Amino acid sequence: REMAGVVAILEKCEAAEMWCFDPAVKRVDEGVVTVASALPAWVDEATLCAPQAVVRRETGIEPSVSFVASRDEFGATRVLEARIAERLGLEGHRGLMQQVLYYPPNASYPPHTDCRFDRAGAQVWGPVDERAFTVLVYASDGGGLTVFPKTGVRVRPKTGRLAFWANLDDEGNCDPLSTHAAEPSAEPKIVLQRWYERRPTLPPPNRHAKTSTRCGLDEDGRVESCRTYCASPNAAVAAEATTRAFHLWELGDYEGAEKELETALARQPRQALALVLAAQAIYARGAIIDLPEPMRTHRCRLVVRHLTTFLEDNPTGAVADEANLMLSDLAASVPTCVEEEACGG
Ligand SMILES: O=C(O)CCC(=O)C(=O)O
Ligand SMILES: [Fe+2]
Repeated sequence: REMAGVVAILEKCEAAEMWCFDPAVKRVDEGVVTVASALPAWVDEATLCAPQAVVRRETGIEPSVSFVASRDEFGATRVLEARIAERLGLEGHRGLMQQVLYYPPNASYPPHTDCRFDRAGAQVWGPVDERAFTVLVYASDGGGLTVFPKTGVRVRPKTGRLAFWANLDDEGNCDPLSTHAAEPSAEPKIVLQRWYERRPTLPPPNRHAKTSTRCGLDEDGRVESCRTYCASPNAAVAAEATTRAFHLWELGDYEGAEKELETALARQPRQALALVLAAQAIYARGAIIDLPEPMRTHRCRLVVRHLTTFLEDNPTGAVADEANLMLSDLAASVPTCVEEEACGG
């Protein structure tokens, strides 16, 4: 049965936490999730990111497409995230960006691992948590299989089918057994992909706002496969504004940073990074207590609103701890701020 793998793993680990995915399992487990009814909006936007004709012409290679979205950008990403958390115990705030992968006919992706520290140079930092787990949810009934050449596992795309696996071994090193590839096929394929870390994480601004295509070479130096990355116009505006906010912040211009973050939040109201930076930009000025009323209460409530929204989506981790500290500090120093918020005022 399709569900067997998931059930077995959840039984092994009642709390259904990340630890359930013991790398010793050395197996890809399959499950089924309902792909959110909101999915079309997400996929529609992804079609903005058409593979670039120039790549095809110059390399003869059909690029696959990765449309990259933050977890708070589309209703579908939130619904899917909740299903995955429920089923697999992978909490949403441990996940990196979500991707819609689209493979036109004949597109493929060569064997690789998803580990970051596989890359040259990254080893000096030792094992990291990044991309500890990979979750795929297929959104098409055809297309190339996801294959694991070192274990012989082959997963056939089927709408709603979910495949997940650990990328790290017991020591937290990249596990070569997790090597996988997307086979070419005459049929197109759509699959939703998300990487998860072992610890809560705050993904950086969406750097795929500018469309780009990357190609990999085979052993003979020939182009083997290409992938075009892109993101939505909203993500582009939000990412640019957040990046500008970072620079202004570094210059000590908190007011300027706050303005940029407002722009980002107007496009992506629940974007974790922008929320916490906006709260800090106001808080960092340290002037809330010294403000005259009603400004003091107004500014304080704005910080509280940003932080509580952030904490709803990101309840644990180092940044959540900081957010909670800020909240209790504000509660102590500006009682009108937090008390009335708590009463819904
Ligand atoms: O499309 C697939 O089946 C796998 C994609 C993949 O491994 C990746 O994008 O890292
Ligand atoms: Fe991969």
